[in-house]
Amino acid sequence: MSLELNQLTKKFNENTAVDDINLTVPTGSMYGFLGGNGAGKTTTFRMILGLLKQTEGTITYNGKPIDYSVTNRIGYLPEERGLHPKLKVEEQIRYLAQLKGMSKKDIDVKLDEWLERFEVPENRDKRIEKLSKGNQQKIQLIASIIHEPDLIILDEPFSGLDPVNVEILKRSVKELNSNGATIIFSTHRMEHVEEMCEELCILNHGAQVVSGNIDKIKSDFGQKEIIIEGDHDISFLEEMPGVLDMKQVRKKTTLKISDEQYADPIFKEIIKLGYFKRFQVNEPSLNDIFISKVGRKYE
Ligand SMILES: Nc1ncnc2c1ncn2[C@@H]1O[C@H](COP(=O)(O)OP(=O)(O)OP(=O)(O)O)[C@@H](O)[C@H]1O
Repeated sequence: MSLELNQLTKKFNENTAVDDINLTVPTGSMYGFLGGNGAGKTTTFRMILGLLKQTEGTITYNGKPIDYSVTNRIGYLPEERGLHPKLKVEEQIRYLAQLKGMSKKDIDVKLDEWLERFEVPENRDKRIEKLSKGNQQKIQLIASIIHEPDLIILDEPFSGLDPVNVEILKRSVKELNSNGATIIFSTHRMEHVEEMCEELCILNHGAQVVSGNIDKIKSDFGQKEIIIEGDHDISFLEEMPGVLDMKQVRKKTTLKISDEQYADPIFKEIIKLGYFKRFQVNEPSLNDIFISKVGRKYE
């Protein structure tokens, strides 16, 4: 059970916005699309949603082409926010929820629940244009998910929000996921993906840099980081096999090694010197992986 993109490509004249993407979004997962401006995230989402026709490739959901007539199974938060400024919050959500086939009774219950959860019940009778940008975003998110879809696609759900509201939205998105929805969201920020997702795809100029299960990507990558804390002089470690980089700040040393097998000989060397407070092997960061694949820092 999954959403699969195979050889998905979109060209706008000579500009290849999405370049041969191949990935699997497992049903029930939280999947992050990471990439800078113009990386191809929105274009990919629009193709998944049937709003744009791909130039090449296929998209299947649980083995079949997506049936867009069953729109109530999909929820979408578009990047360009599309609320009607003159409508009141309640009217706007009701209108969109009805389009998704919800009954009046269901809307009554869910509307109260979501306005409470997003801490905006006092905005119910306000016109959309009177709300702050962050609160408009919450209203649009409610409108995208109030019908409890199986597949939820959120284009930059956390952008433009203050840290408190980012946390409120993250909590709700995690809850929707733990209640069974498959969630795909895009972001520029690595830490959102590291914190929220089991799976990710990093896009760079339309091409997929890496995709799949984050823990597996990190363990397959090979490189590890070692943190050592103690009073002894260990600057000789820089010359040890497998050491790619070494940084020392006061009593803390951070080593980058090309493979975990190099950790053991390093450990054996330093314990000859005596007591150390810390010897810790960490997985690489997504940023380390990005640098190694693209040749520059992720920004
Ligand atoms: N309708 C369109 N016509 C022509 N070019 C387009 C169109 N939509 C997107 N593009 C181009 O496709 C590329 C990918 O854009 P896209 O909006 O998918 O990126 P994105 O990753 O969502 O970026 P952002 O984070 O800035 O929203 C860009 O070069 C963009 O200019």
